[in-house]
Amino acid sequence: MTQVPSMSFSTGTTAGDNPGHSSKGLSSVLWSVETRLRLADSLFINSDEGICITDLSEVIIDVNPTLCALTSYDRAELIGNTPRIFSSQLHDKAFFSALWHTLLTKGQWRGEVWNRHRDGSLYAVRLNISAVYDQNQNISHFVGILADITEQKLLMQSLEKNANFDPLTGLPNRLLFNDRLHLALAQADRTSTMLAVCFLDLDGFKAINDAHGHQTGDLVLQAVASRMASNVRSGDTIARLGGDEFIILLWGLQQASECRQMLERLQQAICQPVLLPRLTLVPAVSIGVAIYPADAQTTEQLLALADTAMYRAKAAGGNRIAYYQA
Ligand SMILES: Nc1nc2c(ncn2[C@@H]2O[C@H](COP(=O)(O)OP(=O)(O)OP(=O)(O)O)[C@@H](O)[C@H]2O)c(=O)[nH]1
Repeated sequence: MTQVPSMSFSTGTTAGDNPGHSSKGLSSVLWSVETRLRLADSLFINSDEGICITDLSEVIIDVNPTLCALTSYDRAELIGNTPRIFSSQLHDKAFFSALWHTLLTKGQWRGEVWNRHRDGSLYAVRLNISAVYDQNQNISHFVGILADITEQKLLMQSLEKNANFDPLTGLPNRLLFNDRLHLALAQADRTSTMLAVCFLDLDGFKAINDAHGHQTGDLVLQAVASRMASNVRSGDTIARLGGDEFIILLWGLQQASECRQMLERLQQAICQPVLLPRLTLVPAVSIGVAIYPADAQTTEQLLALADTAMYRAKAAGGNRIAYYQA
């Protein structure tokens, strides 16, 4: 497009040579075609958005300077290549099949795509691809317009993470846990399986803070969180509710007794000594368990019953597992 010759629509004749047109009329037609080409050229060169033009077989025939800056490739490298050079491999076949289906049937596709720079780093673009048609209404070219939205995407991701995850341990927070619990109940109904909601509260944690400081308390919380994460199955959810309170959701149980072994192993793992610089601390944890659907029918009831069971474990001396009993 940068090579669009601004006078290419001129016939080589002068306005006065053509008896069919008044001199003023033809020159205004030529002027308007020329002006439009100049404007298009200026838009292409100066656009804040990257522009990539390919032929029908997706071979790149031109790109604007913004596209080169955005993708980190030179114009000469891109011409003759295909947009696959930008691929991040993060989108699957189904994504591209849907893209092509829309583009070929509707003549346009808009969406967000993660691409990769030459150095392998990722960037996100809002991409608008349009098909260009020839006089016979056959597609002759595709024009892709790319706007860099990496900063917005990263900001959104960080906001989502802050809204759903506990910053100290990296575990899901109460909000995300509640979402997962609702999903888990529906899944349990569909698959006729059970699930266990397990409330965990460290014993004597305040004393750790008081004796060794808040920072040491934080290290213990992080160690406990990491032990929990490595001692449940990959699909199970662990969340930190706040302070020294955690909750675990064990899905897909065929029998209520299935979670006993898992929880005993988990409790043993949590209660291993935490080795800190010049200090070793041994955590203790009380765990209360409620089973769906045997003990309760709603998420609120399940959480309340698991909490009740946990207080029973504390009342019985702590560092133990209590199952809700009606
Ligand atoms: N280090 C640290 N401490 C926290 C954090 N959030 C809350 N706490 C402290 O955690 C403690 C929790 O209180 P409790 O549950 O009563 O402590 P506890 O000694 O374990 O009490 P029991 O559960 O009855 O054994 C309080 O002292 C809070 O100030 C945190 O993010 N980091």
